[in-house]
Amino acid sequence: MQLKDNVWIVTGAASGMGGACAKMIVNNGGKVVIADINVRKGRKLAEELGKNAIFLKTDVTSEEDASRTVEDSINHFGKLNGLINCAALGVAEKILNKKSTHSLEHFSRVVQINLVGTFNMLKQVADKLKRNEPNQDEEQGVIINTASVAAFEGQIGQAAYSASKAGIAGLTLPAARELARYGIRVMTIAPGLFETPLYEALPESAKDTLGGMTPFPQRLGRPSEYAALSKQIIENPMLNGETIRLDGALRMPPK
Ligand SMILES: C[C@H](O)CC(=O)SCCNC(=O)CCNC(=O)[C@H](O)C(C)(C)COP(=O)(O)OP(=O)(O)OC[C@H]1O[C@@H](n2cnc3c(N)ncnc32)[C@H](O)[C@@H]1OP(=O)(O)O
Ligand SMILES: NC(=O)c1ccc[n+]([C@@H]2O[C@H](COP(=O)([O-])OP(=O)(O)OC[C@H]3O[C@@H](n4cnc5c(N)ncnc54)[C@H](O)[C@@H]3O)[C@@H](O)[C@H]2O)c1
Repeated sequence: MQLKDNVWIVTGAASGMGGACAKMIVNNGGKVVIADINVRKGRKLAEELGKNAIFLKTDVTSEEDASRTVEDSINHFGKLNGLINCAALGVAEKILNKKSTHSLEHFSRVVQINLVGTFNMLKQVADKLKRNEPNQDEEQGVIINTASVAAFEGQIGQAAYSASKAGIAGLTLPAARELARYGIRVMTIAPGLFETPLYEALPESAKDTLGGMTPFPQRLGRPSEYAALSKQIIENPMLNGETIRLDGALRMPPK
């Protein structure tokens, strides 16, 4: 599917990799809805990007917010062609601590935002994409989710985050299989370590050990590199139902 003149919702786009995707879409002639809970940063980016971008305050865990954002996106830009799910949150907490066990509230919150929020947006966007006219490749829409290498080799202290991201990887194939009849592709990107505010929020000890661990290139990934893969996924009709690692060959150790 082409980016030009098409409309995309990007969740978590007020920051990091979602923000880079919003820029990539506008730079390629597309239109973007920045869907995030961070009003200040979301509005600022939308202003920066001009008339082909709008900010809509959206909590991805809310069915009401997701539904309103999807409707408002179509009302504003006249159509919708896809979704990039980037909104997420991480916690670093062990299952067993000296005096307590992992907070169930923290575990549920991470799964709720990362996994349930991804599914909430996916189902509501897919419900609109299925009504689109197929393009010359028979496509009606593209959905990209974001997992993490932690879906496959989560470290100690990442039980909640890794479980949520593994859930996203697991969701990818059944969603792609079911939505195939509507010409909707579903793909997931599993990033390694990327230079964003989320990475900055990791515990210092984790940053110290992980910082130089990516074999090549030996640096943190750039959000623009995530956006470049999203562009390829959108434009290449054969990419479907797969989770692609984007990690410079990083394999995280247990701790
Ligand atoms: C964000 C993107 O998606 C990409 C990523 O995912 S980046 C990777 C991010 N990684 C993280 O965030 C790591 C999260 N975890 C942590 O930061 C820390 O584990 C934590 C803050 C939750 C806990 O740290 P801390 O309390 O210092 O525990 P830590 O020192 O690791 O270990 C404590 C105990 O576990 C034990 N332990 C550690 N590793 C162990 C192992 N492999 N086997 C058995 N025991 C182990 C230690 O012996 C120690 O025991 P003791 O305290 O009784 O002597
Ligand atoms: N940075 C990394 O190293 C790294 C590695 C692997 C995977 N990831 C994943 O990449 C994606 C983007 O991460 P990032 O590094 O750009 O993070 P980031 O913290 O820069 O951006 C995340 C955005 O999500 C928004 N958000 C949080 N909760 C929300 C909610 N309930 N509703 C709507 N928006 C919400 C935040 O306001 C923020 O703008 C995430 O899914 C993250 O788990 C990041």
